[in-house]
Amino acid sequence: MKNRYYELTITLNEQYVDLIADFIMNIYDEGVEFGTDRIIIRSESDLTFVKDALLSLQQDLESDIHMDFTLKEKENIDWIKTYQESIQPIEAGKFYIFPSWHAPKENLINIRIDPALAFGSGHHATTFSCLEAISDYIKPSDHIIDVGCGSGILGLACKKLGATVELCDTDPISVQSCKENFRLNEESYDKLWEGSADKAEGKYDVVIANIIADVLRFIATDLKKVTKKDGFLILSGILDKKEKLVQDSFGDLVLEKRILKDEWVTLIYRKK
Ligand SMILES: C[S@@+](CC[C@H](N)C(=O)[O-])C[C@H]1O[C@@H](n2cnc3c(N)ncnc32)[C@H](O)[C@@H]1O
Repeated sequence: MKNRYYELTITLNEQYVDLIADFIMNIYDEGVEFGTDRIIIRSESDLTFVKDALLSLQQDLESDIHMDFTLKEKENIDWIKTYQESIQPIEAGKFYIFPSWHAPKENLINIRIDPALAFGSGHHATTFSCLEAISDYIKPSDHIIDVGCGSGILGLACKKLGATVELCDTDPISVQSCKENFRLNEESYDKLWEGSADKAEGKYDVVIANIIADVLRFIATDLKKVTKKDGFLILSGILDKKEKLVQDSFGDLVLEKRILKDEWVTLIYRKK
C-alpha cells in the first residue's frame, strides 16, 4: 500500500452524470463513486489522465456539458494496521493476553486471543478480575467448569495452570469461538457443550461464571449444586448496584473475597 492516493472529483449537471460515468468506466473502472451531481474517483495512481480525457471529450462534444475538476493528493490510512494497533495486549495476574499480531511475553503465561464475536478478550474489567482470581485460586489438581465461557479465555487460563477444564455457553457462536481459541493456543479442553451448568455431569473444585447478575441469580441453584464441598465459586459480571441481589442469592456460602474494578464486582465464595 502506498502512503498517498489521488482523489479526482468531477462536479457536473445531474442530467450528464450517467453519460460521463459510462465514459469514465471505459477508461478506468476502479474506485469510482457516483453522487447526484458528482463523480469521485480514487486511486493510488495519478488520475491526471482521466481529467485530460474528460477535457478532450468536452471539446469534442462541443456541447454545454460543464464539468469542474478537483484533483487532490491525500494521505492513505492503513485501516487494518490502525485497527490492530488499537488492540493492545494486557497483563492480568499471571497471564499475558495478546492478539496474534503481537509477540508473546517471557515470564508470564501467554494466552493468544484474537478479537472476534464472542466476549472475552481480557480487556473488560470482569474478565480481568476473573483472571486475577484464577491466578490466586486455581491449582493443577483442580477440576473446574467455566460457565458462560465466551471466547474460552478463563477456561484456557485454568488449563494453562494444569487444571482439568470443562466449559459451556448458551451461545453457539461462543462455543465455536472457544474451540478455535483452544486450537490457537494448542490446548485441549476436557468437555465443551452448548448450554449451561444444569447439563454438567460432575462436581467441580472451582466453578467460574462471568455472566450478568440477573443470570447468576437465575442459575444460582445449578452453580451451587455442581460445586464440591469446600470448593470455590468465582462469580463476575456483577454491576455494583446489583451486588446486593447476588449476595442474597449466594448468602448460604462463605464470601472469601470481593474484587471491585471500575463499577464491576467479582465475588469469590467457598461452599461450606
Ligand atoms: C460476559 S460473557 C463472559 C465470557 C468469558 N467467560 C469472559 O470472562 O470474558 C458471558 C457469557 O455467558 C453466556 N451466557 C449467558 N447466559 C448464560 C447461561 N445461562 N448459561 C451459560 N452461559 C450463558 C453468554 O453467551 C456469554 O458468552
